[in-house]
Amino acid sequence: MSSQPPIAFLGGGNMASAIIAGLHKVGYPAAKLRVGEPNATQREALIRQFAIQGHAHNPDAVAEAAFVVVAVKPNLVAQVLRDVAPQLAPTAVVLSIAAGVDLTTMAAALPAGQPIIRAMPNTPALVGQGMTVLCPNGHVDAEQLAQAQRLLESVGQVAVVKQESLMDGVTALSGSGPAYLFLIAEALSDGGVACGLPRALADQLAVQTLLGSATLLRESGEHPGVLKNRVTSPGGTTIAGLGVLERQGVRGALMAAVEAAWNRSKALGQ
Ligand SMILES: NC(=O)C1=CN([C@@H]2O[C@H](COP(=O)(O)OP(=O)(O)OC[C@H]3O[C@@H](n4cnc5c(N)ncnc54)[C@H](OP(=O)(O)O)[C@@H]3O)[C@@H](O)[C@H]2O)C=CC1
Ligand SMILES: O=C(O)[C@@H]1CCC=N1
Repeated sequence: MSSQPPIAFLGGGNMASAIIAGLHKVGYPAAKLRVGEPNATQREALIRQFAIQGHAHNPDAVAEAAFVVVAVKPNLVAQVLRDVAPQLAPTAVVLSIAAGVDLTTMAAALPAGQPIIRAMPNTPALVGQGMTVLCPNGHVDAEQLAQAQRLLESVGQVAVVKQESLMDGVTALSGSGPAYLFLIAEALSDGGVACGLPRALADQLAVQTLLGSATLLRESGEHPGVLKNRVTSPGGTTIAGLGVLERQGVRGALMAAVEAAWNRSKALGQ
């Protein structure tokens, strides 16, 4: 990364820890990372693991930050922003990862003209395979947006959207998506165990099959249906399994899961 702006994380839970770990892995200087986290156990764990600075009070964490990553639960965002507002530099970019909390709500808690980005990352950032979508407000300049992109590209892929209403769908698909896929991995492994495979082997087969299939899908650029057809021999094993998945409505269930998460994201913003 060409420039390494100081970043303050407000909230050091699951998602913030995944991004901090991802940044740590790519050599982001610890001296440029701070966290505001009232939970002493969580704060001390981050300080110990990544040698970053930790603060019990959020205002102490943001003083010199160029980026302030807001990673608390959605219902706490407005209060946390009001608490840190007096300490924020006018050019500091507030980048919130909270599901459902919109740019207007955040702007109301901050000084007029503050650059704000609503972002939605996901936990594979921990291993450099995250997917983050950014939606900036009108006060984020081109260089600040490019800097935010570079920052999050160091832990995965980044897309930018201008239409904020898309962020609820993003949250439902890529934000929550890892949980759907972990559930599928767990279920595939259970299926293998039901067929008599030892658990460790079943786990290995499930993970590598998901990873290999995702890699093939991305690298081939082919439609998933085409790749599915290549696995499916006439009268063979795969069509027997696919028939069950279709009869049980797995395709519809996955679509309904994304729609339920979409509705929940919209509700969290109200
Ligand atoms: N987990 C995920 O995969 C993703 C989460 N997000 C978003 O990230 C945000 C955090 O989620 P997640 O990491 O899962 O949640 P966590 O509960 O793991 O993390 C939130 C952390 O914030 C701490 N906290 C509570 N109050 C404050 C405060 N006033 N100031 C600073 N920190 C505080 C919590 O401490 P304590 O536990 O003591 O309350 C906790 O450690 C949410 O808004 C969520 O929508 C977005 C994308 C993906
Ligand atoms: O479950 C949630 O609300 C958060 C947002 C996306 C992933 N986790």
